[in-house]
Amino acid sequence: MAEQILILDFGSQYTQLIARRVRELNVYCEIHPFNKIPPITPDIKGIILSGSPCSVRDEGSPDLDLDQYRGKLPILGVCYGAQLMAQKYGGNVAPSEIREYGRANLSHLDMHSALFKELTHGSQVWMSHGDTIKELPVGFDIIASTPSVRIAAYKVEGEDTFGIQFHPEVTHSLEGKNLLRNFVVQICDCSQDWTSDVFIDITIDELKQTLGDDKVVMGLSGGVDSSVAATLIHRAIGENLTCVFVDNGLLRKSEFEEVLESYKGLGLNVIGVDAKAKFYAALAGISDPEGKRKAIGRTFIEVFDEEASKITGVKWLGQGTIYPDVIESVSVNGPSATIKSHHNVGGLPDFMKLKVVEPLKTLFKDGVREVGRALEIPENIIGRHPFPGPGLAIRILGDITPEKVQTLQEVDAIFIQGLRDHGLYDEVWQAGAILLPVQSVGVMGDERTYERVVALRAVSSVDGMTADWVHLPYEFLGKVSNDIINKVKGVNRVVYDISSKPPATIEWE
Ligand SMILES: Nc1ncnc2c1ncn2[C@@H]1O[C@H](COP(=O)(O)OP(=O)(O)OP(=O)(O)O)[C@@H](O)[C@H]1O
Ligand SMILES: O=c1[nH]c(=O)c2[nH+]cn([C@@H]3O[C@H](COP(=O)(O)O)[C@@H](O)[C@H]3O)c2[nH]1
Ligand SMILES: NC(=O)CC[C@H](N)C(=O)O
Ligand SMILES: [Mg+2]
Repeated sequence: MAEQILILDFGSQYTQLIARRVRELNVYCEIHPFNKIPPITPDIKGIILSGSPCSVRDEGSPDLDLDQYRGKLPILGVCYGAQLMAQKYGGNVAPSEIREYGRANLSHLDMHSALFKELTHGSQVWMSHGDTIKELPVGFDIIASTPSVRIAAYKVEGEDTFGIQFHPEVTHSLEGKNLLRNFVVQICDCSQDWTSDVFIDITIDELKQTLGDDKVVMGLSGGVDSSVAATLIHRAIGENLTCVFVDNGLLRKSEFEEVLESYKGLGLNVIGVDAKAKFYAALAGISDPEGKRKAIGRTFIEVFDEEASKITGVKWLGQGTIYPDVIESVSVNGPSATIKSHHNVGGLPDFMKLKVVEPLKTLFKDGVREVGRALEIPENIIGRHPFPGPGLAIRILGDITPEKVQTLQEVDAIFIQGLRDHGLYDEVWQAGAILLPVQSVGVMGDERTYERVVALRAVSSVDGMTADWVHLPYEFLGKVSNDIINKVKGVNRVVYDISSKPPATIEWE
């Protein structure tokens, strides 16, 4: 087991960020809900208590028995975590006069504290709280203040127990990463040796132990997550892994052939399944976005089940699930609201009696890409834009027909190739075209036209949770628009989507 930091989640919107920052320091960490804490094993080197939307003053607010950890392991309480410890041990937490949200500066800083090593006086931090610690318990000392918050940080005498009112995990806390490094490296004594190579070695060993001589099938999409997951499983069990790549008739132009070709060098055993007709039949006449997603999810499972049953002795289904998917489903306040039901092989029906193996379930997308590069998976797979499982079906607004799919494939191919030709592909996190259920009047060679409108979308993002539209050069947009209207029959107008997420989403359906 790798050394790790345990992050106990009280439901803050920033908890995932704490984990990202710790991982960026090459230290492994895991988030667990405050009410489902795993047993403390020797590899756990310290505990971070997260923030929370709750108030420690409220009846029934999140709480836990800290006596079992205090003095035995270093503890860092962030915001709610700090307030909780202060209140629990005899201090006083009260509503502050004003809700403090935004930047503040640490005016008084105890430079002898290991937590502040190499931080500067006046360091800018990010505050987000409505409660404030008025009084500390006996034996707790103030180690930092701001002009408006007297107890901005404290330490417990004789213990490596700390509380901070601000959020070091947010980039607006300019030296927040140094503070976390001080906690994790100086105070918890973690050795910062958690790298992609270590992850790969540990994961392959674990997969060998878990899977033994069992057979695994897995859905491969050409995307980053499933490609990296398949490569890890393949390194562990070789020929006992069979990958299934489904042509659902909703892929990009020539994608089926190109993806199958690109996997040839990887040594994976990949079966390509042409299920176009099945998917089109399932989608016929459905124009509601959720209805389309459900029909696609169902058909994927049917195709999968059919393929799995052709291979004798399959016990496991491999999946490319990554950490954000896992965290969402175990979050303190229950799974977050369903905005869109993402196509997922996850909720398997009973008739598919397979156990699930998910080697990437502790990584973020950027970590998955790093592991992929360390496994020497070619850059044309690792650097690919994400592409949704339901494919072009959620980019054709309204019902799906093969003819509409073909039109959109042509438009999308011109746009994506254009991005590549102009050196813009890698500048963009994700891009695609959307076929609108609208016709507009145009004029071509003196003739009136009445044809379809397409929208182009290109976004920047870190993890797809939030996104901004990309300011693509006008010359580029002009050229692509011309190419599309000239080359794709049935399209006479191109528009560019300039909405960010939130309030829009990346996909239109
Ligand atoms: N055409 C397909 N054939 C087989 N399995 C698929 C197909 N499309 C999606 N899947 C399965 O659904 C999972 C979820 O798709 P998703 O797009 O989220 O991940 P990905 O394709 O692996 O990575 P990326 O997010 O980079 O596109 C995939 O990991 C894969 O197991
Ligand atoms: O595998 C997937 N199955 C889906 O059903 C699905 N819906 C959206 N996406 C992708 O998720 C990211 C965020 O998309 P939204 O902003 O539209 O929710 C973007 O990267 C989307 O392409 C999906 N991926
Ligand atoms: N960010 C937080 O953890 C906030 C804690 C608590 N809800 C407050 O408002 O003070
Ligand atoms: Mg994908």
